[in-house]
Amino acid sequence: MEIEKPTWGWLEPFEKFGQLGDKNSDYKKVLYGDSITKYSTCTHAAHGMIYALDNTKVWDLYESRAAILMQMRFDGVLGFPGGLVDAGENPAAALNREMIEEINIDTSKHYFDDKDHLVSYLHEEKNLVLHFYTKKVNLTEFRNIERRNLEAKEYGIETFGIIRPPLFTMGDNLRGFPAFLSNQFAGNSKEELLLALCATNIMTKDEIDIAVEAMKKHVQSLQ
Ligand SMILES: O=c1[nH]cnc2c1ncn2[C@@H]1O[C@H](COP(=O)(O)OP(=O)(O)O)[C@@H](O)[C@H]1O
Repeated sequence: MEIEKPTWGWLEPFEKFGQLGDKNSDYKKVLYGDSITKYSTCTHAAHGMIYALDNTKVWDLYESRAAILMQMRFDGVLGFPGGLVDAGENPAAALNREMIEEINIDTSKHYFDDKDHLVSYLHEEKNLVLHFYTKKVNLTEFRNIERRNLEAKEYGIETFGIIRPPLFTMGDNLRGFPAFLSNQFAGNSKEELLLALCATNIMTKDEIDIAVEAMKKHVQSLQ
């Protein structure tokens, strides 16, 4: 049976790369240099993770470790701020432009450059290259970045709110980080989050693997 298309809020004509259902294996890590030269005919996008280390003790139970900035996107899935790179534009410059539009970042204080690049991925079928950056700020700066977000040009249009992923895991081995990971994520932003948590030493590989297993078990139990 053909699904009836809604007449209001139906954005299909504007969609290009955002469809869900990508598998991890669809994304191949590529070197940044290669991604610019070899894949110059692909569409490029750049996204960034702003984070602050935080050793505050929560409820006298655990150390917070970090505050991480992600967003609820307009399409109802989670991701990092960022977006498509314009023709001839440097990916980091595109990321700064999108950071201003989406979360109203003050680039005179915080901006991404080539040194902040962590990883790039190629989605061959979609002809899409995704560049990912991380930026460390202190906790006061992080809170200021969060406060400014409501005044962003794209707030309520592309960005439906910024969020902090919970990093702890509760007694049922699900609520907290594993439950967060069982949400829908844009592109390969879930993999980017896990890679960045490990690269910044916020979580160990073992801790991440345990949370991912718990998430997978939960997702399977829903099917
Ligand atoms: O946080 C992310 N990390 C990795 N890939 C992402 C993320 N957010 C979106 N994407 C992918 O990049 C594509 C373009 O990104 P986005 O939708 O942010 O660009 P736009 O705002 O310029 O349209 C998306 O369709 C999706 O495939």
